[in-house]
Amino acid sequence: MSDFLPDPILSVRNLRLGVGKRFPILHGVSFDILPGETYGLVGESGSGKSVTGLAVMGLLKSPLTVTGGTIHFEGRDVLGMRPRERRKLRGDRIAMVFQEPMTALNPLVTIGRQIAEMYVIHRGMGWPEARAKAVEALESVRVPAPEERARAYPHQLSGGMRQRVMIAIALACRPALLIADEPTTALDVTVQAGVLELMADLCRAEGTAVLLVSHDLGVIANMCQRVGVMDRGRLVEEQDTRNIFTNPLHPYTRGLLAARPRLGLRQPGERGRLTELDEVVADKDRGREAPTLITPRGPRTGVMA
Ligand SMILES: Nc1ncnc2c1ncn2[C@@H]1O[C@H](COP(=O)(O)OP(=O)(O)OP(=O)(O)O)[C@@H](O)[C@H]1O
Repeated sequence: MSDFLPDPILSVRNLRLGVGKRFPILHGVSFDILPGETYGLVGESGSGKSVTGLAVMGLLKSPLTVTGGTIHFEGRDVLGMRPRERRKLRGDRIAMVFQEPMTALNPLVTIGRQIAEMYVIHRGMGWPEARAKAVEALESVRVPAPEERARAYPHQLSGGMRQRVMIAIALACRPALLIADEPTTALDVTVQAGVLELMADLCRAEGTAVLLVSHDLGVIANMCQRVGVMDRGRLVEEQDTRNIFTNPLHPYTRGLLAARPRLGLRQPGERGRLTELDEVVADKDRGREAPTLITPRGPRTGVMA
């Protein structure tokens, strides 16, 4: 990294995942996230965004495993850690918000208790103090009537409120890195912006870095300083977010931008339809053969310097 930049908080190098070596899924992905930075991973469904986040979190599901590469978090080799150490890191220094809060929340436990658990497990607080902190945490994610809501079960809240609860749980221990995997995709469009804005405000206030996984370029544009574009298990381009819209370098990125639904472009009476990605980016241009990352300084093959 340059002398003028702080050390990255997360450094992923040549990460390979697969079902054994014979069925590769990630083909050597490398990127850094700086402290306090929001970094977006964007790409089509199945390109490998979620599994990248899960690998950092140590939550890959069998039969998928890491087959090569390294992940360093705050300078420590995460893949070399013992399971106990890794669990300690999770929820404390690295936290995650998933797409569908109902799958992450326990339906049988009140939300106040689920938040309080974080303070008990990671901060060693007693339950009365942890419960009071849980109400404060609900207040911080702008859940109305937090005392009352703390006694509610997940199914008694709306989707937007549940995602706010997930954000409260994730940020309870003031992690240095939040991994947010399509955090608003399952929500009504009307509440998506509010939840994203809340997440961004809280992370900015605490200096929390964010790895934001999204297929939505609009979300990435609003939230991220830098973006990595993934295609079929490879990071094919990395740029400052503002440049990716004005000067996309990789044909796949140009295809993603061209395939975006845009309002108001169709003339009255014109039949028109949305462009599909495969129509605008040829197979040979998708970097299937060459694992080349394009950056504003030119292409780099294999491990990033
Ligand atoms: N546990 C698993 N075992 C085997 N293959 C898996 C497993 N989890 C994910 N995959 C495969 O890994 C590839 C990447 O999946 P991933 O979920 O990361 O894609 P994505 O870019 O996040 O897309 P989406 O937005 O649809 O989730 C896909 O081909 C998927 O089928």
